Parts: sequence; structure tokens; C-alpha cells
Amino acid sequence: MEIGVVGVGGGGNALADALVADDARRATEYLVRAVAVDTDAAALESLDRVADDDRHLLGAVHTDGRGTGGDAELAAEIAREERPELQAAVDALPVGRIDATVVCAALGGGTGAAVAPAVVDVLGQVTGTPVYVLGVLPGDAEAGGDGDAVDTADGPKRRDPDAAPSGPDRPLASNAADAVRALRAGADDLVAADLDVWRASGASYAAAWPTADEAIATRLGALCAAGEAADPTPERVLDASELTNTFGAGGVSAVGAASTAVDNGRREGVVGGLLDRFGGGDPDVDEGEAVSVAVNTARKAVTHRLSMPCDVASASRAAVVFHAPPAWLSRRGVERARALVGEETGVPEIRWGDHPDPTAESFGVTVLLSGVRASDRLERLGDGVDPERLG
Ligand SMILES: Nc1nc2c(ncn2[C@@H]2O[C@H](COP(=O)(O)OP(=O)(O)OP(=O)(O)O)[C@@H](O)[C@H]2O)c(=O)[nH]1
Repeated sequence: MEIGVVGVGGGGNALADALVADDARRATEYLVRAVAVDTDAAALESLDRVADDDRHLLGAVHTDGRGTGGDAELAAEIAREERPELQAAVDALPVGRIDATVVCAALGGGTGAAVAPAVVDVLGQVTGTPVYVLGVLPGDAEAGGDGDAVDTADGPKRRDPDAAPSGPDRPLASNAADAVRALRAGADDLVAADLDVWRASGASYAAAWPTADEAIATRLGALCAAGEAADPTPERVLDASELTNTFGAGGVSAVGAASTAVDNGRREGVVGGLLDRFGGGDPDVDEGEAVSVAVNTARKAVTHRLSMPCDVASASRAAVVFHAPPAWLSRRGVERARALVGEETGVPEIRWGDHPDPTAESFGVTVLLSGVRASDRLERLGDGVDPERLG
């Protein structure tokens, strides 16, 4: 699936940047273009990957380029007043070449929470293709009730911590709850990611940002790239229409991933690389071991490694991508792993694709669960979001 990406706000743009980096790391391209919009000039400046011409500062008159400091009302006003600028920003996406647009936002931020729904609305008018949101939920401790944000200053410095306007502490949880409802109503799906999944106990949230962004980007990347892989030929391609038909089942979506290190038979060093060209590089893999690696990795992905904790049995659609050296992609292993995802989720038909990659050093499983309708995590957010009532 080829996608356009729009990053919104500090966390959203860090995630968009991570997606561009993931796309660059893969042999298969899936990301056509990424644009960034923000009310914080320093955060825009600090991006590594989004092209300079694709970075757009909004609301400079209102915030002096310093972000809204969590003020979603101000951010909504900026989005209303500067709709033509939003329109111009997303006009850079080559809509004829993309299968879907992914809007990235950290939903606790003022800009992420209130500008992202406006971006979704604008996109709905300019593209005829689905619009999905990749939304980062604020961490539990970070957003322990409105205004109870923890200090994140010991994490990596992306922007000037004194630059945000003074004002009430950031209402992370209520911003995020409102944003989940607005985005789910406006977009074709919301893939939720919870910062707590990546935060080491006792560490700051800021320290978890780069890990979370890379992991979330790698998951979406694995799903999108699977449909574009051509050489060696996959057994089955999970193409754009299958992914589109998996997303959007109501509720929200979550993506799980796990990997197990395996031997790809490749030899090390320059001489080893040359030898690999003349044969070899195809290890003898025991069928029983291939099956057990596939099943155990799939179990981990769907039970412990979801982007947001949720009741997997409440999902109504699922898709799985297997990414591994060709010798490890045994038909029986893939079948058993799919069956396991079916048993865990109760979804009768598991869509799937494989991505044989002779250079892969692990057996990777990525699982998309869509139509998730039970999640304590969402129910605890702000005034409580009932996934049953979303979309
Ligand atoms: N994943 C991730 N989350 C981030 C990052 N930076 C901030 N966050 C989280 O995002 C939330 C705050 O939103 P920001 O993105 O900083 O704010 P914003 O959308 O720019 O909005 P303003 O309030 O106007 O600054 C908190 O939950 C942070 O922990 C990041 O680089 N990556």
C-alpha cells in the first residue's frame, strides 16, 4: 500500500519523521511523500527527514511559533482561521499515486488533538482514498487527570522547554479523549498507540519517544511494504485493497509485532558476501522449528506486543504479515500462525501476506487488529472513551 503522510504537532511529526526513516531502510518503498504541520517552529526545525519545503508553520500570529502549550481550543481556532494554509500543505501529496493517507498525531497535545481533525477533514475533500490516523495516546502517569503532566525534561531535547506559552498545565488526557472521538468520527480508522507500552518503568516519557516512534513506524511500514514486495515473489500479497478492507471496522485499531532471531544463512564480510552471490545463503531449516518459530512469534505479537492494550477478542477484523528469510516461511508454519491469530481474536477470516527477505535476520510477525471495541486504556482516558460508541 502506497501512502502519503501528514504529521501534525511535535509528537505527530516525530512519528512522520520515523516513517520516512523506516521507508528509507526498506528495499521496498511504500511512502510517497510526507508533510509536516505544526504551531511550534523549533519542533518543525528539528525534524530530520521531512523535506524543508514540506514543513508548514501554522498560527505564528497566535503562538509566536511556540506551540499552543496544550491549548486545544486555541489550536482549533488556528485550524479554522488557517484552513487555506492547511489545504496548501496537503496539496503537496500526489493524490493520484497514493492508496491512503496516514495522519500522525500525539493526541494529548493541543496541536495534535485539534489540528489533526481539521487535517482529516481537508484530506476528505481532496483525496478519494481512505484517511487513517496514527494516534499516540499520552501515558497514564503523564496524564493522570487533567493538568497532571509529569516533567519530561530529562529526555532528548527536541525543542526549547521554556518556549511553550505559560498557562494551565497541559490537559493531556482530556485533549486525547476529545481527539479520539473527533478523529474516529472523521477518519476511516484510528490506529492507537499507547506511550506506556514503550516506557521503561521509572523512566521519563521523553526517553520513550524515539523507541516508540521507531516501533510504531516499523509496524505500519511492515503492513504497507508487504503489498509492494516483489523479489523474491511472496506466496501471498497483502495488497492495498486487502489492507483497506481490514481497516475501518468501527471501534479503533491496534497493531502488534514481534520477532525471533533466525539464521538467514548469509556469510559475513566481503568474501562471505561474494560467496553468497554464487549460491548458498539458503540455510537448512527444520520444518518443525520453522513452525514453532512462526507460531510462537505470532502468539507474542497478538497477546503481548500490541500498540495499545485491548481485548483482542473484541476485534472484528485482522490481517497478518510474515517477514522472514524465504527458507523460514514454511507453508505449515504460516498456516498455524494464522490459525492461532484466529483463535485468539475469534476473527473467522485472517487476511495475510508474506514478505520473503533473504537479508532478514529475524522472523517477524505484524498483526493488525481492527474494529477493537473493548479497551480499558481508552475507558480510563479523560472522561472515558467507550470504544463501542466509536464509528
Ligand atoms: N511518540 C511521541 N510522543 C511524543 C513526542 N513528543 C511529545 N510526545 C507526546 O505528545 C503529547 C504532547 O503532545 P505534543 O506533540 O508535544 O504537542 P503538540 O501536538 O505539538 O501540541 P502543543 O500543545 O500545541 O505543543 C504527550 O503525550 C507527549 O508525551 C515524540 O517525539 N514522540
